[in-house]
Amino acid sequence: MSSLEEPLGLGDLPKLSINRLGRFVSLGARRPPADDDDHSTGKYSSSSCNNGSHQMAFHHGSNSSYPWHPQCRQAADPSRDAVELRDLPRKVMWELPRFVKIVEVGPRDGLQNEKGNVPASVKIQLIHKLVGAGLSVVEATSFVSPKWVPQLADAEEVLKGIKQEPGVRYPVLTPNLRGFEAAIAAGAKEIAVFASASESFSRSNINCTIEESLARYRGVTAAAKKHGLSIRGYVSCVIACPVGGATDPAKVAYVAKELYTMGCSEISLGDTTGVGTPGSVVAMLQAVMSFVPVDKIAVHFHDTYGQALANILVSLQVSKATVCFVIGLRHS
Ligand SMILES: CC(C)(COP(=O)([O-])OP(=O)([O-])OC[C@H]1O[C@@H](n2cnc3c(N)ncnc32)[C@H](O)[C@@H]1OP(=O)([O-])[O-])[C@@H](O)C(=O)NCCC(=O)NCCSC(=O)C[C@@](C)(O)CC(=O)[O-]
Repeated sequence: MSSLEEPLGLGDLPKLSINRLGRFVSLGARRPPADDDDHSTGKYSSSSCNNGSHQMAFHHGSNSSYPWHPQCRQAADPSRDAVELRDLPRKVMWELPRFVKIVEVGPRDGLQNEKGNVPASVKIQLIHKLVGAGLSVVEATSFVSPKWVPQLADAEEVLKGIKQEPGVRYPVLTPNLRGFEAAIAAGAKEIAVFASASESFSRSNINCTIEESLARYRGVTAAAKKHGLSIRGYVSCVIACPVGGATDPAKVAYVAKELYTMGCSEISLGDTTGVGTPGSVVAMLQAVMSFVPVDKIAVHFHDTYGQALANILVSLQVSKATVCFVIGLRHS
């Protein structure tokens, strides 16, 4: 039996002392000092600890020392407290959109980093399965130089091999006109161009400056519009660059605005190094939202330091952004 199928034995749980359990029960809750124990009634009396505007006290049954029940005592103004508590979910999950649009980028962004060679037939199968699972946008591959990304040298075979389902989008990355032409010859109906907010990353990723890349993408997007193709735009290093350090949000906003102006219908903001935190992400989104309509924004977080989910949550709260995901692949 695999470990996934095996139920977790209770004996495997870490041993928690009563004191540790008490701390576990609620944020800010703590066991009252031993002096407050009223052993005759089995209750802890008036001892309390502060938990925001509430007083927390512990009570337990007469004969057992478990479970502990944290009880909220009404503070001075009970009606105000009740309203605040009722408001809590709205405050914590404030303004979340009712639907989240997911762009699955695993077959491209995940597989471009694989050490071994993944056969085209397996990539095609993966894409079919992702679509079968209900995803309606699956980034299929990249028409980039095979010298730069040998893992995706089979882009034409993959795109031609996919059975494109109606209502599903299969964008592909195109770094230049050559890639664009190869993509439409293979049946692409949507492309993506990818720029960077960091000068050094732009040079190391696509061998040109930011301005040169934008000039190149103006040509690619003009050609795409002529063919009636949809266009996504990426901005990399929106929080920081592995070489250049922290990225100025104004620079991100500038590149995003240029991509939007040239016709990208969605701008995906990539935290390439995964160093973003909710604070830095909000500042960056604020800058971009001054130039790009909020419904055109997508986010793409690498989970290198375990911050991706927190960053996605805050992005949904702030901008209702589309979220790019890499399925089932460790992506750092
Ligand atoms: C942009 C270039 C092509 C410039 O590369 P270059 O070397 O400056 O360009 P070049 O024009 O001198 O071409 C070099 C060779 O590549 C060929 N070539 C040129 N273009 C193509 C093409 N389209 N398809 C196939 N072959 C091509 C070209 O013909 C030539 O071949 P040779 O004559 O030496 O035999 C190169 O740097 C490149 O392909 N870079 C792609 C890098 C890449 O794919 N990076 C990963 C994607 S970005 C990303 O992952 C970030 C993102 C989007 O996920 C968001 C985030 O997380 O931040």
